[in-house]
Order: sequence, then structure tokens, then C-alpha cells
Amino acid sequence: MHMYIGSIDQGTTSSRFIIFNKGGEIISVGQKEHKQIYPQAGWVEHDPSEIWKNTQEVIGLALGKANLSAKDIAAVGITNQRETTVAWNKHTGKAYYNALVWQDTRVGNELAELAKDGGMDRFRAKTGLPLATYFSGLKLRWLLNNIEGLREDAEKGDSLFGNMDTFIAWNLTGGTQGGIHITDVTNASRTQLMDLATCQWDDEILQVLNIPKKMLPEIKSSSMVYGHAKGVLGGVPLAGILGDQQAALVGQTCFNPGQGKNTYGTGCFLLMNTGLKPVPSQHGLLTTVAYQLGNEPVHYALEGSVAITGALVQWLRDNLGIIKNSPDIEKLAKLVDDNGGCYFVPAFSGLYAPYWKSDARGVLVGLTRYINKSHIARAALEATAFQTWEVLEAMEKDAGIAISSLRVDGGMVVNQLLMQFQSDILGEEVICPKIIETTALGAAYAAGLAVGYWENLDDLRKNWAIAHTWKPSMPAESRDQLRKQWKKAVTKSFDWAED
Ligand SMILES: Nc1ncnc2c1ncn2[C@@H]1O[C@H](COP(=O)(O)OP(=O)(O)O)[C@@H](O)[C@H]1O
Ligand SMILES: O=P(O)(O)OC[C@H](O)CO
Repeated sequence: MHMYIGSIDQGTTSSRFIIFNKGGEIISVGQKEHKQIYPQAGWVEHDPSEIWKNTQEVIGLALGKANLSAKDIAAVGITNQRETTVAWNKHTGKAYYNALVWQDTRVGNELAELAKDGGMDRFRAKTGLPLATYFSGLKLRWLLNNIEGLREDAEKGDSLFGNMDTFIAWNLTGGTQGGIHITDVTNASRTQLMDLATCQWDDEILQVLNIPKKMLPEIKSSSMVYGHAKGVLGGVPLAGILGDQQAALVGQTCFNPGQGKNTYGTGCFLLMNTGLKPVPSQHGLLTTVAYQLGNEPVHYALEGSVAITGALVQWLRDNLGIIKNSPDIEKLAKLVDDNGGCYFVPAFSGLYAPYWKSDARGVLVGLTRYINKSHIARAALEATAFQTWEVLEAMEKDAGIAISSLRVDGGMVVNQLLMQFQSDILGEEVICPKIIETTALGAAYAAGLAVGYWENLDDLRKNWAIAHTWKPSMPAESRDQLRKQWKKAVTKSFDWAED
């Protein structure tokens, strides 16, 4: 009998269940999108019950397609959109409110108040993160302060907090019937409530934010047997949990310090393994946990997070209707040879790395009567590449090394125009592996290592192979001019949102 590893990938736009074999190849996929809820400008929510329903559906779908059942699955891993925050009642399993998505900016007004004592880097030494709307701690504080009954229940120990990994793990292992309340150290590092050095919840920050410790999950390694699934995966060990960007780092087998990857999805996230010590950033990056495998020491990473990349393609599709499907953007952009002088800075959720400006908002600059929708499509794709260049530059300065090539993955890397432009604007090679579902693969690796399906990291390294390399071909002069104009365009997005 062949055994496989299952991976639940709970992303910003969809939930997937992917089944892998020992070679890291995909055997079967189930996928379903969920609703994006925008109650007002800057607010982004998901319905947690819809996500759990979809998760169960996609598990059944992938198993059914391959004619497999729980007994064929050696272990299951979870990977997830990070920071997205949900609070639910442990007796009923019902959420008190929708999940607040990582891109949600509703806590923007609270940053200045918190920064009065210690500035925007008030919690950075301990957590590796600046004050921003992005992380879970402030989102949870908003829920506790605004949703009736939640704080009282939290103080009684009746309500539970989690990111999507915790919510899925609790439901998968039985929910109200004995579900386990856990998170892994990578997800915990994104709450701004965890001390990076001890990998424990930080009492001082909890006190400042007035968050009851009782509602927080237990922090665990990223790869170990946490418990067993109930339902359609009944009896399968839940053995790996990783935030999705850290999972991609593992899926790309970046186990050596200095190795990194960039994942192009809703946003873009460039992570570089920095080894066993957290490296503080001087250039607007985040210090975060990369992974912990079993009882081995925690590995750390530097991260450049960009909030809006693929989401801008979705916006052109859903809000402007200038394309019908996301892949159509490439055809539209190819109708012109260049951006015609037009630059699109998609600061829809403020600007993340390396700027961390919550009050920035999106701008489209350089418009003339010459500009048409193809130029705008091109500018939208170029924005992804420019933003990546800026975080890569910051990464090189922080890490003190020159990066000679970039490993890439995620939904946008099928876009040839984007990848060639990326290579041109970086002046470096861009390398895509055969399996671009590296996020799900990383969680599968974590789960498979915990149950001995894969023995060691060399087993995983053997699975990594190059599918495509893009080489830079743009003259340096053109590159410099484009970079200069982009930097100027970015400044036009600053200081726009008002309280
Ligand atoms: N051919 C394409 N060109 C550009 N963007 C694309 C293309 N195909 C998908 N996308 C974008 O990629 C994103 C989906 O990638 P995925 O890795 O599944 O994202 P996530 O994990 O964030 O949900 C969407 O934002 C979509 O608009
Ligand atoms: O779901 P993705 O791939 O958009 O990833 C979201 C990130 O984890 C947010 O930090």
C-alpha cells in the first residue's frame, strides 16, 4: 500500500487540500475560494465557519479524486494565511465575530497612541515586529474591546483565540469534543505577543494590550505529532504546522543560512533563513521565526512582507473589470512595450516593508491621454517586481550579503512577463522550482518528518529541482531609470489616510 502526506493550505483567497507522495509530487488537489468581506474601507474579513466548511469539503474532494481514504494518509500538516485573527467559544465552537484578515487596517488609529510610549518600535526588540495594523495582537485587542461578551468569556476561560492554523487544528481534532488548542512557533511569532528569544507569550505585552493569557493557544514546534484528526481524516496524525510563508521556505528547502525565497500570491513575502539567532533589521524588514523541526533549536528568518501584489490583479478584475480572469492580465499587458510612464503603487493596506506606513494609500501616477488599460495592466505587474526589488535591497543590507539569484513560487509565477521583468529589474536570475505549491509542500514536509515518512533534510533537498530560470536582459541604464521613477511614485502614496 502506498502512503501519502496530506496538507491543508488555508490561504487568503482559498483553502486547499493537497496530497503529496515521497518525491514531493502532487497526487491530488481539492480547492475552494471563500468570500472576501469588506464591511467598510480598510476592513477585510473572512467567515471562519465558511472556511472550516470549505476545508472539510476540499479534504473530501482531494481524497475522492484520487480514490484514497484516511488510511492512505500517513500524516497531515496545516499551513495558513498568517496573522488573520479569530476568537470563538470553546463550548459552542462559534466565532464571536468574523476573522479579521491580515490586510485589515481598522486598528490604524490606535498605532499613534501606542507609539507615544517607546515609538513605533516599542515591541520590536522582543518580537521583531514594528507597530503596524498587520499583526494579530492589535486585532485581538480590537475584538476584545468591541465585541460584546468576548472579554468576559475570555476572562472566564470560555473563549479561545487563534490564527487560522489554531482554528483549523482545533476543529480538525474534534472541536467542542476535545479539539486541541495549539499553534506553532512560526504563527506565534506573527502575533506580536511572543518573545522571539524564549518563544513564549510575553506577559508584559499582554498586559499593555490587556489580553487575557487564558485565551491563547499553547506554542509548539512546527513538526511533531500534536494529536489525531477526527472526521473524514479520522485517526490521521496532525504532525506539522507552519505559517504559509515559512512553509514555502521549507518547501523550497532553504535550510541553510543565507538561502531565501519569494512567494508571489495575494501579497509577496521574501524570507531568508538567518540560522539560529534572530537578526534585528535596520532596514524595515521583520525578524521572525523560520521553523522549528521536532525538538531541534528554532531557526529564524528576516522577512520582507508586501501586502498587495496578486491582490492588485484581483482588484483590476473585480473592481475595474478590465480583465475577466487573473491570467488575462499578461495578454493585456503584452499589448504595449512599456508602462508609458505610468506607475501604480498599490498601498491599499498602507505600505508594509520596507516603509511601514499605515497612512499611505494607493496611487496611479504619470497619467496622460496616451495611457490605456494595457499600460495600467503593465504598471500593476511591474509594481509586484518593484516592491520585491525594494525588499531584496533591504535584505541584502540587513544580512550583509549580495543575493545572486532568487528562488520564487506562488500563484503569480506562471506570469512570464512578470518573471522576466522581475529578473530585469533585479539584474539577477530568478529561479522557479518544478513544484510551485511550495507552501502546501512545506507543511507536508513538516508533518512527514515528524512521523518518519521522510527521514532527514537531505531526503527533502533531493526533491527540489529547477523548472525554469529567467535571466536579466535589460540594459543597466533602463533599469536605473525605472527604479528611480518607482521610488518617486512611492513617495506620492505617503501621508494620505486620515484618522
Ligand atoms: N497568470 C497570473 N498573472 C498574474 N497574477 C496571477 C495569475 N494567476 C493568478 N494570479 C494571482 O495570484 C494570486 C493567487 O495566488 P496564490 O498563490 O493562490 O495566492 P494565496 O496563497 O495568497 O491565496 C491571486 O491574487 C491572483 O490574482
Ligand atoms: O495567504 P497568502 O498566501 O496570501 O499569505 C498571507 C500571509 O501569510 C500574510 O502574512
